[in-house]
Amino acid sequence: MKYYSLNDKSHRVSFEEAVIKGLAPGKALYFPEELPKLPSEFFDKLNNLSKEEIAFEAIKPFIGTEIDDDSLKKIIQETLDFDFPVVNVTKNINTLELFHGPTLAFKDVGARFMAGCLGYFVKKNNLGKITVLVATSGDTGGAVANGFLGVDGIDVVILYPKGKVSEIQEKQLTTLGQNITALEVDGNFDDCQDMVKKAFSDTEISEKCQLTSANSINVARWLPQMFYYFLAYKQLAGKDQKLAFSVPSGNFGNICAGMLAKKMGLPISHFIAANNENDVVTRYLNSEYYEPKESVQTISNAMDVGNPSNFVRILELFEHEFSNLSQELSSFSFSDEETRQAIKTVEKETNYVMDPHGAVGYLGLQEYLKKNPDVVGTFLETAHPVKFLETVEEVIEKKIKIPQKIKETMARKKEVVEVSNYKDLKTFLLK
Ligand SMILES: Cc1ncc(COP(=O)(O)O)c(C=O)c1O
Ligand SMILES: N[C@@H](CCOP(=O)(O)O)C(=O)O
Repeated sequence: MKYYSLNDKSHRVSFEEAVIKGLAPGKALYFPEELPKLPSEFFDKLNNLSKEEIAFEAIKPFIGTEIDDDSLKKIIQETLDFDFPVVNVTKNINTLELFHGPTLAFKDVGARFMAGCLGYFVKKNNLGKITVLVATSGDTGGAVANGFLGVDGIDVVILYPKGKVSEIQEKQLTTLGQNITALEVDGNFDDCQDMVKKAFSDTEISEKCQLTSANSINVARWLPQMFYYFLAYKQLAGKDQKLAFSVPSGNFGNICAGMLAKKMGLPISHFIAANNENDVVTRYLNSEYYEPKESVQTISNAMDVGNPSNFVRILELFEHEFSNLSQELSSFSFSDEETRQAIKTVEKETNYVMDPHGAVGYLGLQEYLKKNPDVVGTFLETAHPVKFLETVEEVIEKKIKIPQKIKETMARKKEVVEVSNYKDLKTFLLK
């Protein structure tokens, strides 16, 4: 499979090149040149396939022979060695829990898969030292740090917005040492992401080091995020119902992977992009006018993104046809107050504790189901509530049990390099 640049369709690269480069020239994203259709036999036998077999069938067309089957199976096995349960919350609302991995957020899937692929290419082709640059609004940083820790030939540099991530998220990305360095940026997530993209087109930097990205702009981070939509479908199928997924969205890599799974044949009737007050996509679907805005700080901080990188991939999936896209995607935006109220009510009525991101997903689904009561809805619980301890405990007025691994992370010492602007980042990378 080749990947083309969304800025220039004639610029085409292999999977390996797309992974190693991260971004196409001119800060553009790579996109697969074909959207493979999975055969109907695959869906017929889905119930009898393991999660690793399902993931292998789904990702194989995107990789072709660039990674041999045994190595790809091993990468998948290491990526998916935790559970992805669908849990019933209320009568027609389920949640897909994506927080059973090592850093308690859905990012573990993409981060581990990408670390496996990059590690494979570095070793196979003697690529020399690679520097992985990543911007985070909260969870990507911790997952990438964990996924790449100790991987030979790879250094990781994480940019995060100072004072705008939760305490646990910060400890997860600033305390591991070894090949992981955290840069604390005086700015917001969009500033961090802009600096990362700028570094890619800086020839002084590219002459000195091989850079790639571990944000979902990198195809090896983005594509595996489709795995758990198949795994959820396996658990929900057979009920002969229309299925909708509500995805709490920030940089739009997660929902875009689900929409790709649908294009490959996964029978999902509708997607809901649930936003906090950073509502560029909600506004777009209401007005057909795409207008990024400076991000605002919310209690679902990992979704505080003003200019989501992956939305352009969603537009490409629909060949930029607004009317087709708006039939398959709805979007709603919610305030912190509404989010708090949802966490409180659901806990009171069902004992289920949602994190602020999952709660935005729950609200989006609830809104959609008002006009579509015949649909079975699932919202993605994208992080464990313990990652937002202060907010959640204050809202439910109860203590949450802290897992032992989080206690150990909290006890570690934060180590960061402070960065105020792009010049500081450049100096750091050239050092
Ligand atoms: C807990 C959580 N929920 C939702 C999101 C938004 O996901 P995406 O950026 O793929 O839209 C993030 C960050 O990516 C996150 O960490
Ligand atoms: N919400 C993310 C922002 C970056 O998203 P990514 O999927 O493009 O890495 C975070 O938690 O950092």
